[in-house]
Amino acid sequence: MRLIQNMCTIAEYPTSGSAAADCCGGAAGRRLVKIAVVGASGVGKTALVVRFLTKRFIGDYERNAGNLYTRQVQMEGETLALQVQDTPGIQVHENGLSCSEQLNRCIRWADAVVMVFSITDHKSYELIGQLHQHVQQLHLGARLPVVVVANKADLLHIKQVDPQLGPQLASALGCSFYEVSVSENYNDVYHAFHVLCKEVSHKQQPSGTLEKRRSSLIPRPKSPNMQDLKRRFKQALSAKVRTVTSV
Ligand SMILES: Nc1nc2c(ncn2[C@@H]2O[C@H](COP(=O)(O)OP(=O)(O)OP(=O)(O)O)[C@@H](O)[C@H]2O)c(=O)[nH]1
Repeated sequence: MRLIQNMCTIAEYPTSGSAAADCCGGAAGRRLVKIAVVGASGVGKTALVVRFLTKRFIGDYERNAGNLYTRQVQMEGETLALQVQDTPGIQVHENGLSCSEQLNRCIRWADAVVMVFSITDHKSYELIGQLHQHVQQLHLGARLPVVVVANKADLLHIKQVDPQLGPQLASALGCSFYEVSVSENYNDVYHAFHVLCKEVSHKQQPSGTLEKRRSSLIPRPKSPNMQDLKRRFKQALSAKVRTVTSV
């Protein structure tokens, strides 16, 4: 996947995907991949999205109200319109998740979700299981591609989450897992988005396209050679004539 620079626009919550795609200049008509980034407050969601889109780590942000970033990306020879929705941090209460209607709208809108926790915040890790269940419920059981990201890997000295817990949880949920340090490493961040984008892109391929590709690989039976057919017909005919005259 290759990010196409200078095509970024930021908008408030979208009402329609295509309208947002239009505003990134020439993206209309392209396939659209919509990714929502969710997780507890302060885990680094905004930092992660900004790092992915700009390769830069910016230390401090206003508390997030939910921005949508649109960008064109090159994926397997095709230019896709990628939309990444940053979301407000989820508050964890005693009796479970408390998701605002704004957040639920983002989750319903998305083709795929990045679930972020911080290795320095055990509660943010505990949230992931519930959040995953909530996301699948909002998508009425249709399996939505999800990647689990453990952030702040540079803060090992204050970690609260054992390193093996993240991969175990992700595998139990059937998701890919990435441990990243948004502040120190761009490549892992890029790979997490890349894997997700690819999964969505493959899921979106109309079955007809795959069928078409497959059928173009299967050799077609050759059409019968007319000259050959005529020759054989003549041979058969003359043999019959010979048999008749000899009787
Ligand atoms: N050390 C370190 N700090 C990070 C990292 N990623 C983010 N931070 C810091 O964590 C804090 C929270 O980052 P945000 O990106 O605002 O987190 P958020 O999840 O968007 O927070 P909300 O908007 O409240 O939901 C900021 O001070 C970031 O600089 C990281 O990988 N390492």
